[in-house]
Amino acid sequence: MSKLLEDLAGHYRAIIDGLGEDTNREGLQDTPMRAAKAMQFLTRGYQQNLGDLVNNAVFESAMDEMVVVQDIELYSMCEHHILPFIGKCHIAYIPQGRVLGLSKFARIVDMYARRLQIQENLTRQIAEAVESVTDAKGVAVVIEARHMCMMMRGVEKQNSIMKTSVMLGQFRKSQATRTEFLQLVGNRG
Ligand SMILES: Nc1nc2c(ncn2[C@@H]2O[C@H](COP(=O)(O)OP(=O)(O)OP(=O)(O)O)[C@@H](O)[C@H]2O)c(=O)[nH]1
Ligand SMILES: [Zn+2]
Repeated sequence: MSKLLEDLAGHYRAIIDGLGEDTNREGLQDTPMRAAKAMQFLTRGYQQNLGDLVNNAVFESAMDEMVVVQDIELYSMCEHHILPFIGKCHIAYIPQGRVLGLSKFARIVDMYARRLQIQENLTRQIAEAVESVTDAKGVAVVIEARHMCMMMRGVEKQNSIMKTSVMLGQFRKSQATRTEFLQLVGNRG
């Protein structure tokens, strides 16, 4: 068992104790370690880096039209309350000589989502990562998510969705390109 995990479990034990619960009762005995492992999983993006993740899965291609990968599931944790926000991410890019392996878009989303985040920064980090590994003419990222900190507590709004977008290169310069992308990801049944 790693020192990090032991420490984290100790902190969870203190939290459970602080809630007035009995950490020795049967149902809670293994909870500090379980919770520590779960939290380590939910923030495993800190252990990853872009180079290893892409693993050279960038291929030469003459493709120079918009490529869209949409509805990538996203699970992240808000940095204000350490509560989940959950939604979908849509990514588009316009290659210029190099395309990225399809699975790598989802891996990039996960690497940044599995950290403590705010949605705006997450959106930008994904866009800049795709731009840096593909050297694309343009990159667009949209995230639509529901925040548990707004649903389970605080203002307790169950239906509000936060939408963020970051447009780089051609998507920023050209209204037509932006519109084409937004129509593609917006018009879904
Ligand atoms: N912009 C942005 N805000 C977020 C995100 N996640 C959570 N928040 C907001 O961060 C803010 C923190 O505000 P505070 O007033 O310091 O915290 P609070 O008292 O817990 O706020 P309430 O949620 O209004 O009860 C809240 O308005 C949250 O809704 C995010 O991804 N992006
Ligand atoms: Zn929050």
